[in-house]
Amino acid sequence: MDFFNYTNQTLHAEDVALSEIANQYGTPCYVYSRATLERHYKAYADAFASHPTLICYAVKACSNIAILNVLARLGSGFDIVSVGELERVLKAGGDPSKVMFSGLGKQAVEMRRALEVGIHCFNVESEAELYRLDQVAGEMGKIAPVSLRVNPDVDAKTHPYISTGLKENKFGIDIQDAVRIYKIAHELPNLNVMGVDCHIGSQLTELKPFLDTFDRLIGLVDELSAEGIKIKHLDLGGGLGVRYRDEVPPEPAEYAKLLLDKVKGMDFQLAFEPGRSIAANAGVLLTQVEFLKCTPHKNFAIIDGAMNDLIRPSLYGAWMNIVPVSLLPTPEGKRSYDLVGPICETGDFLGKDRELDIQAGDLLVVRSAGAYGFTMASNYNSRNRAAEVMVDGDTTHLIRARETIEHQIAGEQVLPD
Ligand SMILES: Cc1ncc(COP(=O)(O)O)c(C=O)c1O
Ligand SMILES: N[C@@H](CCCC[NH3+])C(=O)O
Repeated sequence: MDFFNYTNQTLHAEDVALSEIANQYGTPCYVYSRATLERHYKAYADAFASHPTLICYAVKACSNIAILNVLARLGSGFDIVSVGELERVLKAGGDPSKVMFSGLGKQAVEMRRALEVGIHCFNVESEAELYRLDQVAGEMGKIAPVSLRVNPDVDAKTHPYISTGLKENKFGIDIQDAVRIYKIAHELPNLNVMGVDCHIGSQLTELKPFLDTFDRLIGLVDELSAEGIKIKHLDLGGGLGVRYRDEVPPEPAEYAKLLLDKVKGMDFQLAFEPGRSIAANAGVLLTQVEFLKCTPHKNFAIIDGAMNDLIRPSLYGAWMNIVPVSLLPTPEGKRSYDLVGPICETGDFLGKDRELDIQAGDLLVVRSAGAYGFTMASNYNSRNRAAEVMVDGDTTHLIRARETIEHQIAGEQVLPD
């Protein structure tokens, strides 16, 4: 079931026409569907209901506090990679005892705050980080719960920029070296070894790499057990892909079916850190055509959304589906367009060679933009970041006001005379 549908030739988010949202809040604008977010979270929670499982939504995918709050109300935990994301989770009413702290460069100040609020676990990515965490915890008179993020050397078969589980990647601890480092963690006085963690990459469209990873990690869990180190949870990270074009990624239920078969009789908790599979298809970027520029070589639709709003096409060459809000024919007729933003970069495009029947002033929607959309937005060319709107049935909520130039320059200062 999709909550973005055409009714009366006009694309709606749940029960609200996107044209109404553009009128009320302007463009470019991110629009999220609450029902979709909830459905995606529940797909995980229901699929793994028969085994103790902690679903920690990866905040980096879409970190607006309204999004986090919707998920927190369903009981979601959160995977964070910075103290900024932690503060967002707390502000959104998230439960710190369900927070996993990932990331390979945690600062002492970030560790301190996470210990202060009592997070579930630190996913530690190097030996040096273990020593820092032990020291910070010791200074605070606390015991830090830790997992090691293990790099299992499994090919996630995804874009090289978002593949993270190969031994040449910067992430995690080489599985060959893991037992040695676990023993150190076990000996350090201010650490409590809780689990094994991994995250092999993003936008995976097959289950096999996850299952291979699980098998390797179970081998490690057994080795650790022989050393007297008992694991309480096994965190398989995020990474389940979504459909942008014609991919057929597995559903959480298929993932669960295969994994739950494997964990039968095992007494540790499972954990996951899904980002994209919860947020991507719950959001769209709404943008308006400023001008059409048709030349003998190429037709351009110059739109008010740009690479600073949504960088995935420019950064990864990602293909994102772009559709008109209105299906009514225009005097221009159907043509092939490159959809380009106003930024001074040739790489500033959201789509290329798209057959569309559009005219200046029309609204377009970039589908599947809820994950790694707004969170990767910037102020390049001093553009204000877009507004964010959440639709809930027939109601809209402005969950982040469009930035203003005052927001942008707050904190800047000219030199004194
Ligand atoms: C450590 C970690 N966990 C979870 C995620 C979320 O991944 P995804 O959005 O592919 O589910 C990421 C991003 O790839 C990550 O780096
Ligand atoms: N930002 C990436 C995914 C990286 C995931 C972060 N670990 C994307 O848009 O596809």
